[in-house]
Amino acid sequence: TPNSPLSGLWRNEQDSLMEISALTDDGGFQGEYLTRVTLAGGCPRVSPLKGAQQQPSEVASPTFAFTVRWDVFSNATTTFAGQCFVEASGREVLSTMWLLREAVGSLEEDWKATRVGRNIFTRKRAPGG
Ligand SMILES: O=C1C=CC(=NNc2ccccc2C(=O)O)C=C1
Repeated sequence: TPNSPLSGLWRNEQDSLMEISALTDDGGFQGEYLTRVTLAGGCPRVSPLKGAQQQPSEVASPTFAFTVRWDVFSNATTTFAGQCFVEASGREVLSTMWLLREAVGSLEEDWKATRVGRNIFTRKRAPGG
């Protein structure tokens, strides 16, 4: 929808796919994440995501954050925080950093449970789109 740069289908460098819904009035959104990454060697599955973004009607290049609850078997979640940029070419880019939290067996192992990284999403065009 024109009022929300995040709505639609996105792809990242790992070729995962993310479908974001239309925005609600308070900047909320939900969606589905089809990961190409599997920690436990499982098959790629769709995981739910929920997030919030600044209103594109109020700011250019809105910031956003969302959390993906991965498949229960990996007992992990990843939260992405980032900003939507439109390049001079018109290409839209979601530039994010993420925190991946995996379950560990005890508090003593908590120190190694969270990873951080950067991730870029670009809109996935339908063929000829
Ligand atoms: O079961 C699991 C657990 C973790 C996962 N992390 N994916 C990510 C973490 C950071 C950035 C991109 C991705 C991705 O899947 O594209 C995926 C499936």
